[in-house]
Amino acid sequence: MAIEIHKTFWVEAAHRLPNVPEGHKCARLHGHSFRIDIYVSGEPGEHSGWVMDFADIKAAFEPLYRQLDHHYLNEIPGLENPTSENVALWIWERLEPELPGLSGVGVAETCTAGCIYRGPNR
Ligand SMILES: Nc1nc2c(c(=O)[nH]1)N=C([C@H](O)[C@H](O)COP(=O)(O)OP(=O)(O)OP(=O)(O)O)CN2
Ligand SMILES: [Zn+2]
Repeated sequence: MAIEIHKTFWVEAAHRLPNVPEGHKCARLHGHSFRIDIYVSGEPGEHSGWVMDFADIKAAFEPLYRQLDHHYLNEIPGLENPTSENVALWIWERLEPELPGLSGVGVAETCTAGCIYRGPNR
């Protein structure tokens, strides 16, 4: 019986979208409190009762958090076009080798807009 757990992080960052149509508001420099949700799926341990300690998710995400938080995302290699979708992909590709059971990366720019990436096989 697999259960999916998640841990939420808040990243304060600036970006602009270089490939939007002329006149699009997102071409201008602006910032968000990005909500990042990291999902891990697995069987709860018989003794522990948990899939994974939430602290282990935090530890795995920490190096990426440090690269993103209070940064201008467009300056980060691989994030020259920092849409929510590209931020989710960027996080997945770097986190997946470090976090067994990674099952999703959610990125929300606002309370009403975001995405979730479930990996290349889904
Ligand atoms: N598919 C995507 N669409 C948009 C992205 C994106 O990353 N992926 N990003 C943006 C902008 O960065 C923008 O800051 C957020 O968009 P939007 O939800 O339109 O912004 P508002 O909060 O102003 O939305 P309202 O609901 O109209 O107030 C744009 N699109
Ligand atoms: Zn934006």
